Amino acid sequence: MKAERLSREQKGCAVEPIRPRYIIALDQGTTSSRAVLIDRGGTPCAIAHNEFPQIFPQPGWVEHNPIDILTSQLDALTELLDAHDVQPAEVAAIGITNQRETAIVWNRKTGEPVYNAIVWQCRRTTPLMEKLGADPRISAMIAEKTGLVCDPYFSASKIAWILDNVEGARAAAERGELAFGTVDAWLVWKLTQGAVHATDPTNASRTMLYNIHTGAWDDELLELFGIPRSMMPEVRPSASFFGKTSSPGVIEGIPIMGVAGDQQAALFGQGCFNPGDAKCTYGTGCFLLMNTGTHAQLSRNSLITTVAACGPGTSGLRYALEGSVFMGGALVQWLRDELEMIEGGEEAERLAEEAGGTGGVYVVPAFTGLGAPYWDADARGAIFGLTRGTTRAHIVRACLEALAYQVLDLVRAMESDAGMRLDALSVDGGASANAFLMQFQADIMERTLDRPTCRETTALGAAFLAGLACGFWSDESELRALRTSDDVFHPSRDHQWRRERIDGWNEAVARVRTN
Ligand SMILES: Nc1ncnc2c1ncn2[C@@H]1O[C@H](COP(=O)(O)OP(=O)(O)O)[C@@H](O)[C@H]1O
Ligand SMILES: O=P(O)(O)OC[C@H](O)CO
Repeated sequence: MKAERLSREQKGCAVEPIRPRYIIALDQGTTSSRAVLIDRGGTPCAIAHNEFPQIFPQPGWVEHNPIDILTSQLDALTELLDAHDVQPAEVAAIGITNQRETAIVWNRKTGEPVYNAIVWQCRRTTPLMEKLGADPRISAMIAEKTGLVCDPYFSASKIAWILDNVEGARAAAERGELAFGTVDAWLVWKLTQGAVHATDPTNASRTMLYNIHTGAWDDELLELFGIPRSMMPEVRPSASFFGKTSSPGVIEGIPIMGVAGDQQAALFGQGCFNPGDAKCTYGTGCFLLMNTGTHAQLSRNSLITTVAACGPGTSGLRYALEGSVFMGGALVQWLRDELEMIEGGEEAERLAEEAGGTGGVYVVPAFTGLGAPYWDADARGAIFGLTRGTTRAHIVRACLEALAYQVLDLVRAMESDAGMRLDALSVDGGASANAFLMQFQADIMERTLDRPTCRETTALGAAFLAGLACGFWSDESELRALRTSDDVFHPSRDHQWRRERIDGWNEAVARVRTN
């Protein structure tokens, strides 16, 4: 027995270096920060997560405190390592993935943010973006260079707002004292103690300041928004070395080898490596992305062209078409927290099944305007078709159906742009757990949905990028083999069933639109 307790060294054996067993993914989302431990089999062995406060200073405004973002993320990392007794030598690398577009401006010397993070959902810069959008020359130039539409969703107008509204910010920026970053760059900066100011092309492509064809910050766009070039981070490939952790109180010396915006990370984590592969994430919002390979396909249907993540050593950029729905799972949270109609998603699923239908009710969740393909920032939400017989269950079901109708609109726009039919759609995100929603989605779209066993696809994508960059995994075919399906939802309704429901939805959307 005693001998068993001797170390290999004591027994006279050569000491073998500990072989790294894990990649850690830091998944900094809109409502929570997660740290996920992922093994060679692509299995998330352990997860720690922390929610952090949402700040709503005025109707339509959304902010986060950048220090809350940081501490919730670092605490999750520490909790993960402590709870599972992971040694630094067992971790090959860290991959970071993040809520995108959210803009943070900080002082380079002190590392202090000059203002709260202005979150992607925030609509405060609607007037500026409407003004730019009304000029056809400017909106065409923006679309051509960035693949984006004139909307307050993207970072540029948020940075401009900070420079124009925080006392002394513009002068400090012009003196080169301020740095801008999306959340990935903020975390990299903090994790490396201010040694590295860098982002990746997937995040850069969400700022409206990055030319997605040349792969560089664009002077004409920087000038249009009045943003000094000195504020901008260096852009490094998504699967490459970003720096080593050296932040006090955090595991030291781990290389950060992967960075990608959360939706592009999920596309990668779903194994959508080839043109035509598509996924939809049902989180706070819903995000549909289709890989278009080396082709930066511009949309005729108001979708976005975005940079997709790719493995190390890929020459040139890879692209995706994207459509986003602002109110996805957030609609279920609204039912729970504001209307107090349900306890949570599971009850929503049960009620929707029990209701058997919506009794003619449609919910259009344009709480912060309508995203793709409508881009109507002024539209507001509505419930139609109420009668004396309408029940709580009808309204709950209509909310879940609204998620599916919004994704249907995106799929149609995407298929029209791509000139092809999506045979199957990979799904993930919190609300993909809802079997009613998934089946209704398959029925209304008449497409098969494939839900993977590992639903932490965002974290998995960041881990895959970091793992490929450091040689933990060898190539994409090895990663593809790690994916297994948990459930497949096949369409089971006829044309008439779909037509009636889609007509009702189209009519309801038409009634809230202002553009
Ligand atoms: N069973 C369910 N049915 C419907 N919605 C759900 C269910 N479970 C979770 N959700 C929704 O999923 C969202 C959380 O998903 P998640 O992928 O963690 O989001 P995010 O990364 O945007 O924070 C919440 O908005 C929640 O309301
Ligand atoms: O934090 P999520 O998962 O809701 O994703 C937010 C998106 O990146 C916004 O574009």
